[in-house]
Amino acid sequence: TVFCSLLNVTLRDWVAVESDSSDVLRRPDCHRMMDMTAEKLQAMGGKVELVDIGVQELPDGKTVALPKVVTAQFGNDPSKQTVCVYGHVDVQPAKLEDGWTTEPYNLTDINGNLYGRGASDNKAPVLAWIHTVEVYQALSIDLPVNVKFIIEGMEETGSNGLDAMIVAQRDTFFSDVDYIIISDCGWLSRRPALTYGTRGNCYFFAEVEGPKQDLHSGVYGGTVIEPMTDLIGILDTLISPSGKILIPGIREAVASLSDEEWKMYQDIEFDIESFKSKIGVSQLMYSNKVDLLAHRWRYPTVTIHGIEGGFSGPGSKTVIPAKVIAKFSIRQVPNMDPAVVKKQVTDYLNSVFAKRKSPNKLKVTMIIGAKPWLADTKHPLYEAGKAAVKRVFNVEPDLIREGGTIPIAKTFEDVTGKSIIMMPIGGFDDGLHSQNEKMSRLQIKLV
Ligand SMILES: CC(C)C[C@H](N)C(=O)NCC(=O)O
Repeated sequence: TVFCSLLNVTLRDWVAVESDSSDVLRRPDCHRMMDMTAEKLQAMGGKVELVDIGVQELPDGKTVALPKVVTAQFGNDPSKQTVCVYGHVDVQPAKLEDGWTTEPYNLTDINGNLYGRGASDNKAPVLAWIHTVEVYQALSIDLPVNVKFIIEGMEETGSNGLDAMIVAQRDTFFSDVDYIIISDCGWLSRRPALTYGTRGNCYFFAEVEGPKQDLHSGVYGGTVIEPMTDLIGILDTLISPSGKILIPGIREAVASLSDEEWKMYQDIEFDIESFKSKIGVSQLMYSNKVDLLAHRWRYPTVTIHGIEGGFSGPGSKTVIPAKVIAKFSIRQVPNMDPAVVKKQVTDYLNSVFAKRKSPNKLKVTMIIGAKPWLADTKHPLYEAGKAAVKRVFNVEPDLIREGGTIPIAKTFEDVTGKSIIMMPIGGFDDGLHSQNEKMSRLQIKLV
């Protein structure tokens, strides 16, 4: 009961903040979100710091302050283990007109589902951990471990500035941390899960610039080599219709699927028909479970997200856009390396573009270079995780990987030398980054 009432109040307040880290105009909301997080932890008696991590450089050369990182500590008993919980309170963009059935920033409870942007990714999971500490306090029970929090506000756009902060605090904040827990992911099905891998993400802008301004397509069409035509032409060379990445060197770097992995995937509960119906498609890239899971989790993929500068509003503007910028990303996996991917993609697009003999200018930039992360499921942390899931849900968890990216996971491990466990709290159908994102009360045992 304590948990339920606390969560309801604060999750609503948190979801009400449009802490969209991808939009610099929303940066004041991101700062407010970090302040609210710090205030919450301070009110609970934590030793809290708001750590300044500097500025973000924008494509036009201007800079904007990054949201501060919140660190907090509850207990410093040297005879206890210290667990550090990582999470984020920034979100992806959301607008009612994108097709939401409720206001994205007004938490709405419909049949036990709490709808709102960031409800699952990652505000409720962060609060679940905060409230765990709060429940111990409310019931005057000593925490069995020291608990630290590190909560950031730039995860959705690559955790800008956080790597340097972790390096700087390796011998201070992180010196007594034994384990790191992350709940920024979801179950695969209705069965609880533990996550042991995430894909990395290399996010690119490809800009093609031509005439000095937009032109009338009737007056100038047929005379000008159009930037949009060039851009679509080069984008079409990234991936084949059957999902084969065409950039030389990418597929060669991927670790091969072992027999043991194949067997693990085979044993995982995953219903292809309900997956298809959940996302509303009649056909998938692959028709068997192992191929689908493998391509969701441990093979790279290319996604084209959108084109800035092209006409995209309602109506029928007849324009030749002078400058267009494609946004695409490559989810990468062991043993790919973002620095190598950057070179492979840039060289490839430049060579494809050169063959077009276009007078337009192409500029390729990689704005996120987040590494993949993979844990050893034989580590005692995973034994503890399995026991915890068994105790709460009375079933063995699935051991799964995540196709999405938690940019900081690999850095945590490399810099601090500590092990990580990912314990998903979100459900399989929470709609992260999509319309009608939700967190189910059932998922957090609030029924
Ligand atoms: C399911 C992901 C790991 C959740 C995470 N918060 C996220 O969305 N990261 C950014 C991404 O694009 O994967």
